[in-house]
Amino acid sequence: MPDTPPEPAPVILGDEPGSFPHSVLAERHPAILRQVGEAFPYDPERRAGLDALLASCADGAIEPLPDAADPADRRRWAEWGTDRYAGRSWFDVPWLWAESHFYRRLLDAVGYFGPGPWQGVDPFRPAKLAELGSPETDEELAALDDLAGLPAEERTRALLHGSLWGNRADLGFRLSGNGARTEDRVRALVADDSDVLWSLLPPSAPGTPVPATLCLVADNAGRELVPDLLLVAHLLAEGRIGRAVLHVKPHPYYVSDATPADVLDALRRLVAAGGAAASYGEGLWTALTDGRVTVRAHPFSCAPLPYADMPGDLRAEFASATVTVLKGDLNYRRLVGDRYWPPTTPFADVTGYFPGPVAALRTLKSDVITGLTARTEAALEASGERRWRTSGTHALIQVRG
Ligand SMILES: O=P(O)(O)OC[C@H]1O[C@](O)(CO)[C@@H](O)[C@@H]1O
Repeated sequence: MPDTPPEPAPVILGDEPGSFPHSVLAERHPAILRQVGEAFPYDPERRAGLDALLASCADGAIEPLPDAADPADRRRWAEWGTDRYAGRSWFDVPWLWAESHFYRRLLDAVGYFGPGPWQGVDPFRPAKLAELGSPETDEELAALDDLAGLPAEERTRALLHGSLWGNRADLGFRLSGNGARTEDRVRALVADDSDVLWSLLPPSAPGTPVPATLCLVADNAGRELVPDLLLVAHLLAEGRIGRAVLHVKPHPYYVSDATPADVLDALRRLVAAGGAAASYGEGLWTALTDGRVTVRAHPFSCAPLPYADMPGDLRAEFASATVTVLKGDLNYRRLVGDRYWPPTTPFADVTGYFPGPVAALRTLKSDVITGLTARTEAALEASGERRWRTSGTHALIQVRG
């Protein structure tokens, strides 16, 4: 019988050598800094900033934001924890906090917050654009033409799975024809509450008003954001939603997280693609111009904190949605709390604080997991696949209605 422990589970730190969180801080962050250093011809001042952050990652301590930072941002970060964590090692504070702070410091290092010539230059943009322009994206968009002949429900399901697996930069549109790939994916779902999701968003009869509003909290740009946009366009066209609010990050974050500029790049990519992709893109373009779709970039979207700590205005927004769908691993960590939960901890319990119906679409890329049945947990543990929690080969659709 699944049960929620009386005390919250331990918060994940990055202090254990050999653990996944430790490797992210000790290996992935330095690799990201090197990659960013090669992305643009940064001047000596920016290079010195990147080098200093690289040294700090190895054995430095957390610092408050620099004096030159925007005062509102300094205040925000002080409230979010720099006051508490300054002087501590990156490895000894909550992992979620350390990662998030790393991206904020990286943007300082490259002059993103200016003033100066590097102000507003997304250090990850070259990689994002390369992915958007890749032959894989072409293929995935062309595959949309095959969806047109499917019954509406199958199309809806295919687009939901496209958005879900897009979290692995791996769209899943070819649902009907290519049975093997699809079956693998369905088997790889460790939880599937999609029926509950669809019960919250039934299709409306043509010509009738559609009251439902979807909040979609996006994750990555490029090959994840494209299928997210397709899903929104489809739900609007099917009369399952009348409005959508797309939440993205106010600035570059976790390498490929989507910002407002990335939404425009993805939309232009759709419109230019021709075929069914262009029809979806044009539908979305119209919905943006007439206000049925809006884009939000709330500062809390880049906060180093769980959603349980969200501010009142964001809480009110989510409360007014018919359902809020959170994409990806990081949003999942923030939704349920970045903790070592027993895997059978009910999803409804850990999301009970959320101000309305909430859904998570996520491929598994970190140790956090809730809402499994004891049977599923046992099967995963017995599978011999040691990295089922972190390898992105498994996925979930969890919903609290
Ligand atoms: O793009 P996603 O699905 O949010 O995944 C980002 C993920 O990156 C990591 O932080 C590692 O850097 C994951 O553990 C994390 O949650």
